[in-house]
Amino acid sequence: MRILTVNPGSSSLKISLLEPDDALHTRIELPTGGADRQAERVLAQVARLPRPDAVGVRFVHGGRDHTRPVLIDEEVTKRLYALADLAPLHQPQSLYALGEIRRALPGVPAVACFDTAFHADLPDAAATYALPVEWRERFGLRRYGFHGLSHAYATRRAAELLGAAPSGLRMVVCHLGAGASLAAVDGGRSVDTTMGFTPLDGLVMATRAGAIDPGIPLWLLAHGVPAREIGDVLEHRSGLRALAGTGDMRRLRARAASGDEAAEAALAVYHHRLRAAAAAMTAALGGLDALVFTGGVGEHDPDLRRRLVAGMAHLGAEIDPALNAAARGDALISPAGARVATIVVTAREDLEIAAGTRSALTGTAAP
Ligand SMILES: Nc1ncnc2c1ncn2[C@@H]1O[C@H](COP(=O)(O)OP(=O)(O)O)[C@@H](O)[C@H]1O
Ligand SMILES: CC(=O)OP(=O)(O)O
Ligand SMILES: [Mg+2]
Repeated sequence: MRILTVNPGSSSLKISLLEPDDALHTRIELPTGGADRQAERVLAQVARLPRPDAVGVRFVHGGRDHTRPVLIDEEVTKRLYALADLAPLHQPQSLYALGEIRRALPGVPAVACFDTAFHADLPDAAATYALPVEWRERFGLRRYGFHGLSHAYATRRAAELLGAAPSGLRMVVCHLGAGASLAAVDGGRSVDTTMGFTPLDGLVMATRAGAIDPGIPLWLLAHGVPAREIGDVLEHRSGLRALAGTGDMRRLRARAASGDEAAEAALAVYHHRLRAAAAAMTAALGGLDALVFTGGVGEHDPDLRRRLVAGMAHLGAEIDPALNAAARGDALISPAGARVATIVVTAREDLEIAAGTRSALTGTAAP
């Protein structure tokens, strides 16, 4: 089956057309953020590409109902709308893209593939919030975890590069893009992750603060800051953007290199949290065989990789500076014989979406 994949991220819209053998026919990437007109034009363009047999759309949140890819019918669409406010940077964009694609490609079946699916079997101890059971049941409060399409692909690909089966490996997968999360993956299964009920939790991100004391929004509410403003700040005006004026890691790097102190300080905060979270993931695994970097920042920022690996030296992580600097595409960057293998994997959520789409339509299990 030829599959069109649609991946709306918080800073980009990525579209791929994949041939039946997964060869990439076309790839379109568009920065997002108030550029709906442009998104509309790009999405309309897909009508001029060779007609796909199916469309796969990334939805970050599947809620309680969806833990595997699902053919989108009216019923499913309703449920996806109901989940929109759980991921305001993503879910509305996915629904918008779905609508435009349906208009451009009438009659082509569409499948929703979920970030949350990879984490659906988190152990109870990792998934459970210590909150009243009435709340947990009524509102579905639990750790869902996100970036699962990327974590799943990176897990498989890293094992492949190591010539090992995922079943024998304890990995920490670092998906570092505009949004960022870590997954502790034991034998191919997610056993802990830094994002929670929503994609606001965990690491410092481009425009999100990551984990903060839940007392902060409560205190702000009590002091007259409207809920809407709190939400807007936490989604759009926090993270690296709040600390240094830009959420774009490339720009931040350039500023830090030219001596900008706010940029340096922002990177220090980012790294502090990243290192602590990586250690927490390792603790959940009881040890570490492989550290995997993926996502726009993870793939392209050798200094960030060097700093995190240095922070994990006590666990046996080591980096080969030449391999790290030269890494393009998928690469092993630890020295031969290192106790922990460190690997860079190009994020291919499109391949994961295509596999999920085919499996939903043919009733076979996804890889
Ligand atoms: N060479 C680079 N060095 C550092 N960061 C980079 C580089 N290239 C891209 N990035 C960063 O990757 C991020 C985008 O990652 P991506 O995974 O595409 O995001 P998303 O899918 O969340 O929209 C941006 O912050 C961008 O600055
Ligand atoms: C879940 C999430 O934050 O995704 P992205 O990194 O694509 O914005
Ligand atoms: Mg992304």
